[in-house]
Amino acid sequence: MVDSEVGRLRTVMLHRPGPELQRLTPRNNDRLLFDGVPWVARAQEEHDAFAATLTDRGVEVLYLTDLLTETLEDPSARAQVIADTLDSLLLGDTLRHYLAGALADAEPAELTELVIGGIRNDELRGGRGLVTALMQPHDFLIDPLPNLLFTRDSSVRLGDHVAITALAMPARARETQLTEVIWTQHPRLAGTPTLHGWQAENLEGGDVLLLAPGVVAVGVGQRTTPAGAERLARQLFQLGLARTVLVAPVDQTRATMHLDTVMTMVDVDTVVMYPNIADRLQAWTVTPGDDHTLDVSGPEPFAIAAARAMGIDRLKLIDTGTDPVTAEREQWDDGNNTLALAPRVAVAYERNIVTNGRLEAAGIEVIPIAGSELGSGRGGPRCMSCPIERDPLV
Ligand SMILES: NC(=[NH2+])NCCC[C@H](N)C(=O)O
Repeated sequence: MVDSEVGRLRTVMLHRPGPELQRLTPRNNDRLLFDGVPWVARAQEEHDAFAATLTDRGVEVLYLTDLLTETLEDPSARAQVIADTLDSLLLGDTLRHYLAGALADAEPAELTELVIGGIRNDELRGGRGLVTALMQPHDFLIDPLPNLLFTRDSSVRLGDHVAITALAMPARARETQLTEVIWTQHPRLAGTPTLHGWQAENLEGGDVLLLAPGVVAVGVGQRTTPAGAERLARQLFQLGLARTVLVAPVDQTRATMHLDTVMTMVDVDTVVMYPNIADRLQAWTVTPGDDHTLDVSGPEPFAIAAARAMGIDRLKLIDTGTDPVTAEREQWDDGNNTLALAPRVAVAYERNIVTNGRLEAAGIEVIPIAGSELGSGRGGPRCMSCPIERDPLV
């Protein structure tokens, strides 16, 4: 159960970057949404240190690959994952038929590695035909999933439910087929009621912010579409998981791909927000209308709409500096993308010295982590973690 962004974090799902990162080259990194070619061993060290920071604070860390491998012990889960993975229009029947057999023969751990790490044309041991002859040796038959690292995007816990999201970029679309099978078929997580789903309108977890129990903010921009936000709002109301949804348009740029690139929560009534947008972030307020309709009002300044919906006098914004250049550099390096372990305790990338200094001056305990390599995927502590259990705020 997760009803806020700040209740004491008990259990989290992480993904330790693996062979899929080794696939990045200067030729494919843009398409695969990385801003460079990371040093994989160092990225793993940084990630291990991040995980250790969490376990030292009493947080249980579950790894996505372990959960997936355990799920794939079950034949129906295996069949589903194989069918979803091979449902690409690039493969053709000859190759699809061969790969279906090869994947069916793989042990669960091997299958996990193949569906996450991908398969290149020159790695194939059979199934050769027109398609493989005409594709380049280095072309992927199954794309690797380097952005699985950002587990917040591919599923979001909302109360006792979980939203399986629908990722907008083709390079990430397959991720939620895997989170769906984990949340619905893993022995420990099965039975968690789900909403949304990967076939639905685009919605990414980085855009979903649980401002307070019953109040959910959704960013709409490069990733989450207006229609994705509308479907989520309707479902949250029907299931009694929210009474107000605030929809905030964010600039459609790489730097601000998700709401959590410009704002995260560090206390029950406090956010750290990118100063260059603090004055112009707007929100539409959505509440349930009669007969499954939605009442929509706005737009108005985000902080005002949020305070009203949350039932507080004022949403506190931590001022992270007035120098727009430093603010822009630190926003790019995920300075605003913090992960709260409890009210006023947040994990942040160590490199964002000014932002972290301001957080500390505002009474927030900052737990710094290294992210020189992890950061090349453009995601911080909040993007890299999918909270599974937090202590409730109410
Ligand atoms: N919640 C986030 N801000 N996630 C960051 C995702 C970064 C990833 N490379 C992408 O472009 O999709």
